[in-house]
Amino acid sequence: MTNSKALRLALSLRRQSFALEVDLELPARGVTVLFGPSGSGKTTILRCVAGLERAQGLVTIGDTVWQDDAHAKWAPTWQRDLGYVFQEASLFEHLSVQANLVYGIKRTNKPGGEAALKAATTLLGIEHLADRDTTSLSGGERQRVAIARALATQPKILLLDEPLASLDSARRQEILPWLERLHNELSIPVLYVTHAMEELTRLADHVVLLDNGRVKVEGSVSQTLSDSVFASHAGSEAGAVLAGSVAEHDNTYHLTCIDVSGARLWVRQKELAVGTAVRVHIHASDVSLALIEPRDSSIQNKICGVIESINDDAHPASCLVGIRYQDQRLLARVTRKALVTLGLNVGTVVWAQIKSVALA
Ligand SMILES: Nc1ncnc2c1ncn2[C@@H]1O[C@H](COP(=O)(O)OP(=O)(O)OP(=O)(O)O)[C@@H](O)[C@H]1O
Repeated sequence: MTNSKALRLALSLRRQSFALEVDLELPARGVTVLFGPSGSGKTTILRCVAGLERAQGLVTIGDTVWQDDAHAKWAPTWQRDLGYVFQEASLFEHLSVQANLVYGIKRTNKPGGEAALKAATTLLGIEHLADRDTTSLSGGERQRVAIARALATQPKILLLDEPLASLDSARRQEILPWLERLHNELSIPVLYVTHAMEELTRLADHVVLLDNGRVKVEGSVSQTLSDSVFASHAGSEAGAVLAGSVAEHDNTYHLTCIDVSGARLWVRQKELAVGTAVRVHIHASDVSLALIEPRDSSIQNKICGVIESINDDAHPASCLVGIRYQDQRLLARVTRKALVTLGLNVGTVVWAQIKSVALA
């Protein structure tokens, strides 16, 4: 097994009206988002990894084997070195934040506990909450404490099951920047279950789309989002995630320029240093296509590329057009009528005009 594919999950499980059948090799680090409709098996996968549920198959992280039915190997949950955070943070209400955090490291009794605790509290930005009573925390703060407590135990994997689902939109916005740090700064894999596209575009390095217990699409976030099967699942939220870096700021117009493989996209000004790596999220519905470079348009962001795919959309009036330029891929939702009128086909060179670009 290569180091970049260190998490192996081959799981087969039958319930009365549900069957899970997955065989995945996932990256050794970074955030893998398990995405898919309700009942598709996301939580079941986490529970199988944690040993809370018994599927048939294999669960290994690097050289550590937690389950291998071919060799009659099964580690119970308490022997699995993992952090698990649920939708509702389960903190000890009678203990302070600090006591909750210390409880986690005492239980594992590993060397380096103090340093791991410090690193986890810094990563989640909760140093100032140490003396607080857990009952006085906001929902977002509780989740940050719960994640820090899990990380302080130095687990081999972090499992997050819809950690933001019980928070309102304002609290979600507050916690997302902290979670974004997980994908750069952790050296362990994170399995993250969510229904929310915003969490996927901001947090995922890798994506697994599940449907009815099976893997429909799997790959890096940019590959997955521009995949036609994923796009049809995402419906009105279909779009693409592109990797770029901050190129310059325009202080006169309060804009920031992002270089995306040579294309320059302007977004509302952000306080980010030139050179910072960022990702941009572009909804397919915000992209229109033209055969020649649009010059007299209020839409400033444009990219020239080649049509790589044309797929059906949920409604027969429109279709999803995949456009490749350099190593990046964009998705445009255009009407069938426009497709025919402009004579667009796979291989046609087009200008994509982008109405709105969001830093993901
Ligand atoms: N303890 C259980 N006993 C029987 N069936 C179960 C049990 N837990 C889950 N299921 C069923 O297994 C299937 C997969 O459930 P699971 O919770 O893994 O889905 P999910 O993708 O996480 O859904 P959601 O997004 O709604 O949380 C569903 O059909 C669910 O009803």
